[in-house]
Amino acid sequence: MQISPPPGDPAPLGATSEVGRLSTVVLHRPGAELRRLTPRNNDQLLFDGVPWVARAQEEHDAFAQALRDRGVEVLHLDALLADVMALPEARTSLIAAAVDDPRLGATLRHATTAHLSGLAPADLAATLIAGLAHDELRGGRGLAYQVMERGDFVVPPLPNLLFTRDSSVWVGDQVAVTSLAMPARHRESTITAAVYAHHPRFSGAEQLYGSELEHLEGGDVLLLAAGVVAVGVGERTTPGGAERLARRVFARGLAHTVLVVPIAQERAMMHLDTICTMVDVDAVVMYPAVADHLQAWTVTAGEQLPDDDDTTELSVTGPQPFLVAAAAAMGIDRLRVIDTGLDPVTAEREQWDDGNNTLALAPRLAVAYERNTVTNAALEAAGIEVVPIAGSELGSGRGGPRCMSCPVRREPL
Ligand SMILES: NC(=[NH2+])NCCC[C@H](N)C(=O)O
Repeated sequence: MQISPPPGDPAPLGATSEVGRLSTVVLHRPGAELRRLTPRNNDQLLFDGVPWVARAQEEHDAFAQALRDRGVEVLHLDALLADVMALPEARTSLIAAAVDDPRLGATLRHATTAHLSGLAPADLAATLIAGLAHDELRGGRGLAYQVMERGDFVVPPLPNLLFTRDSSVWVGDQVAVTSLAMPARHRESTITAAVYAHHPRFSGAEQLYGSELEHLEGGDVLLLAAGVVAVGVGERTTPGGAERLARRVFARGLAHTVLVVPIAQERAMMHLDTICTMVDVDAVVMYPAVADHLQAWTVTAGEQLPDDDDTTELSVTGPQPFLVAAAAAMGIDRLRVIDTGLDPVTAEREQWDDGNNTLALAPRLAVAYERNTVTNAALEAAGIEVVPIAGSELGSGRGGPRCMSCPVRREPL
């Protein structure tokens, strides 16, 4: 076991805010899966370029170290996965997910299953993440295998596993394994599901959602305050996903209000956390071009039928301006807004480079990409201490410090 449970009686897992002191986080250090990116496949694999992998790893190591320096325990997803790949049940389900692809056909599916089943736990974990190229499958057979291009993948790689925010999200003491919208990311949540179900670090954690349900991605989920959850709906999370999550958090007593926030269906704003993240109990950094138009539907619980998560009546009001709805739900006078950039062009550039995508380590202490100098200066001027990290290569997948982290334990405020 690479990652053992902490000794004694540790603080419970979970998070009720975006800004409570961060104590444990799951990251994924990018590896061989990033070396799979080429100019021919990068669009489909959701990267805007072909990263320099060694530099991306250096940047990621510095990110992890910056967190550790501030007392955060960093867990690595590949190590958690390698641990659970020693367990027959977890192996079987992830191998099945890896070959559940109509491109393969029965013969190649069999050969691939046999190959994966023969791998030692750490090798299987590595292969599930990096994928399996045509020429790496010795003993490949079948029509599909013969016709397949040499550069193609029998099992496609998962370069976006780097963005651990999206494949699971904790709401209170329960974890939602999400349902990722883009085909290139679908398999990621089979990995998080196996880790949460089988790893002793998470034993007893109740699962709130599932990869088979309506699309929902963690980057769209913001814990505005204890009991108040904002869910962006757009390119990734669907209104149906927000509805299902709302019913479940109400039924389980994890929240009293869910704000459903429509966002533009475009790459620059794929998740709510690309335009808005929290940096204090009552402050957000936000893209000014949308700050005033963003609307929210306020969803609260109506009658709940006993023993069923999915039948709670929902009461829906709105829409009204997001900032107004958020302050009302949070029980504060006003949500303070710090702008990305100063002028519209700088704002657009810094939004694109994840200037909005900060990771709070505590109230008024946030990790941000160093390149977004204007936004970071605005944060400092507003009393937010910025922990700057390099992200020239990491950012080529369009994700910042928040996207690259899944908080599993934050202290309550
Ligand atoms: N929470 C986030 N904003 N995640 C960013 C994910 C970026 C990734 N390349 C994708 O397109 O899915």
